[in-house]
Amino acid sequence: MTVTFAKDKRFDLVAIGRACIDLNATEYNRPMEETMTFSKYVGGSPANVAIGSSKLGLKTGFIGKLADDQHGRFIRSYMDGVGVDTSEMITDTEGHKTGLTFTEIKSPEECSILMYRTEVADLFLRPEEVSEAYIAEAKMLLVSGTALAQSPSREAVFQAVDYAKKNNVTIVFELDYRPYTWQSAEETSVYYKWAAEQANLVIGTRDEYDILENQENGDDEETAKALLAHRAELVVIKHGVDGSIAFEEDGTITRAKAYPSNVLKTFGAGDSYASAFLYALVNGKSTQEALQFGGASAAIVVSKHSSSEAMPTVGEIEDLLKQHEQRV
Ligand SMILES: Nc1ncnc2c1ncn2[C@@H]1O[C@H](COP(=O)(O)OP(=O)(O)O)[C@@H](O)[C@H]1O
Ligand SMILES: O=C(O)C[C@@H](O)[C@H](O)C(=O)COP(=O)(O)O
Repeated sequence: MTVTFAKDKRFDLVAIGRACIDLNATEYNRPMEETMTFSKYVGGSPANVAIGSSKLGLKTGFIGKLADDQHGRFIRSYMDGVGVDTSEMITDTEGHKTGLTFTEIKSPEECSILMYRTEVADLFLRPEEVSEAYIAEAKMLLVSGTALAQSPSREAVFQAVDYAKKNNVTIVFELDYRPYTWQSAEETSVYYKWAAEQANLVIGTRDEYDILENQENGDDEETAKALLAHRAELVVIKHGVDGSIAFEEDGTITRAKAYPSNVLKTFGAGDSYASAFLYALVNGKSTQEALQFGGASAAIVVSKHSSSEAMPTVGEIEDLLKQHEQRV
C-alpha cells in the first residue's frame, strides 16, 4: 500500500518555498578560498524538485516570492522554460534579495555549500499571498523545511498546509534542513515536528530527522513509528551512499541501495531523489520502484555539475535501472 493521490487535478505537484541561485564552482578539487569561477543555475531545494519533476513530465507549479531584480527574472524565465507554472511566484516589492548558494567541490566526497540567506525574498512570502484555489488544483503540496525558518514565510506555509488539508491535497514534507536563519535547535525541532505531523509523506536524511527530534543518532524505526502515529502514511529516511528506507502505515519496510556513480559532487542528490521518487509514486509505481527511481535519479545528478539543470529524463533513469539489472 502506497500513498494515494486525488485524481483529475490540474497539477501533479505544487511546491512552496525558495527559488534561488546556485553558483557552482567550475574549478574542482579545491577549497572555496581558491575558487575563482562559478557557473550560475537556478537552485533552492523546492525549486530543484519542481524542475526535476517537470522534466520527468509531471504537471508542476510553484508558490514563492522572487526578488524584483535580474536574478529574480532569471529564475522565473528558467522555471517557465522547463514547464513549471510560475503564476503564483510573486514579485517582491520591498527590496528583498535573491538567496545565493555558493558550492565548494574539494573532492567528490568532500563538498559543501555556503548560503547567503539574509533578507531573502523567499522568506517574505505572506499567508495572504497564498491562494487556496491554486493549492486545491494540486494532487500534492511539497513543503520545504527551510520555508519554516522565519516569519512571514512560516505562516504562509501554515496557511498552505491548512488549504491542502481542506482540499484533499497530499502533503509532502521534505525536511530540507539548512542551518541558516534558524535561531536554535529547539525552535527548529518545534516547527519540524509540526510540519511532519501534518504531512502524509515525509522525506529526509537521518541527520535531518535527528534535527527534528533534537537528538543525536536516532533510530529509523522509532522515528518512523512516531510519525506514522500522526498523519504520515509513508516515511522515507535517506542514508547517502548507503541508500534509503521507506516505512509504511501497514508495517511494510522497503529498502533500496544507492547506484554506483561516477561522482563529481554530492549536492543535488536529495532534490533529484525527491523529484523522481514523487514522480514514480504519483504514477502508481510501488514503493520499491519509487525508491529505485529516486536513487537512480540521484546517481545521475551527482555525476553532473548542477542540481537543477542536470535533472534527468524518465528515459535516462530507466536506462540506468536497466543497466543495473543486467549487471546483477
Ligand atoms: N555518492 C552517491 N552515489 C550514488 N548515489 C548517491 C550518492 N549520494 C547519495 N546518493 C543517492 O541519493 C539519495 C539521497 O542522498 P542523501 O545524501 O541521503 O540526501 P541529501 O542529498 O538530501 O543529503 C541516497 O539515498 C542515494 O540513493
Ligand atoms: O537548497 C538550496 O538552496 C541549495 C541547492 O540549490 C543546492 O543545489 C543543493 O545544495 C542541493 O543539494 P541536495 O539537498 O543534496 O539536493
